Amino acid sequence: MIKAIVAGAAGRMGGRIINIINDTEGIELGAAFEHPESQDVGKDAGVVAGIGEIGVRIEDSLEKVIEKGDVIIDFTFHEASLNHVKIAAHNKKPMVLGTTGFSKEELDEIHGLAKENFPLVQAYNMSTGINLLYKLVELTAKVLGEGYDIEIIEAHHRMKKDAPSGTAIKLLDVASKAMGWDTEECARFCREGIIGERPSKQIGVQTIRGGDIVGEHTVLFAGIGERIELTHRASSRDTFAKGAVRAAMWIVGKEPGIYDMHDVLGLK
Ligand SMILES: NC(=O)C1=CN([C@@H]2O[C@H](COP(=O)(O)OP(=O)(O)OC[C@H]3O[C@@H](n4cnc5c(N)ncnc54)[C@H](OP(=O)(O)O)[C@@H]3O)[C@@H](O)[C@H]2O)C=CC1
Ligand SMILES: O=C(O)C1=N[C@H](C(=O)O)C[C@H](O)C1
Repeated sequence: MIKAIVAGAAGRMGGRIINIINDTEGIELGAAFEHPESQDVGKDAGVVAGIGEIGVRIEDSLEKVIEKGDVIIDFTFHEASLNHVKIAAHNKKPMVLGTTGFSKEELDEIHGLAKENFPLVQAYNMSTGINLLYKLVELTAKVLGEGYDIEIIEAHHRMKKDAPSGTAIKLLDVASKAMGWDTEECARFCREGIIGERPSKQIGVQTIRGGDIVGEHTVLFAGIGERIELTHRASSRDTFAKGAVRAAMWIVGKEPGIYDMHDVLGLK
């Protein structure tokens, strides 16, 4: 039986992950934690997640619970996750990291630590559908080529802290690489004023925030006389939580290094 440690246990994703662990054979909740100021510290993790008492108390740090699990699942905040990665590296503990909003420096540090010390599944989107979308975007960009303008549109709930979404950044990476373009040079994150004609070697990334939108991503290929729109809509966080739990069961026992959902889903 694999025991999971859930970071951010009282968060939107933390709660759904605890629900999915509870419904999945072969994995159980070993521990759960929040930050020390959280009003949920000391409460039963199952009660907070809406499944009733499970006898696992929400603790106030990863250090306190690191020995209680075989794998850490972290969907929190970039600064917190970086700290959790350092603890995982020190303890050689496998980790599934879903947090978004990292700076380039933070990402470099995370990847450096994982390469040497522990196996890490890192993915900005753990749904099966989005990981298929990456493949479809790569194929579409390669087939259509430069005559089609590429725009990425992402929409999320009003509580989301980072923009653009991690998934939009990954879609930009996939599309730019498929076109053979430098990702940073071709990215255009917002437009305003007299912007002039659109250059063809450009990928626009547009952000929408509102209400309770779970997560929507469209990659638009606009040509002359036709356009193709590839859209993924998540209507439940369980699609991400199921991916995270699957990744947690997969990563235990792997060699140190960086893995993604294509590894987990066997899409490589
Ligand atoms: N990869 C994927 O498939 C997905 C990724 N995400 C990403 O996951 C992250 C979390 O999203 P979401 O669940 O909606 O956000 P929430 O804010 O609902 O949850 C994050 C939780 O982590 C807690 N937290 C903050 N700091 C710490 C810390 N130091 N130690 C322990 N817990 C901490 C927060 O507490 P408090 O609220 O008190 O600050 C909160 O309860 C985001 O970066 C989001 O983009 C989301 C969905 C899918
Ligand atoms: O914050 C969210 O909610 C989500 N974040 C991820 C991202 O930034 O790509 C994935 C998903 O769309 C939900």
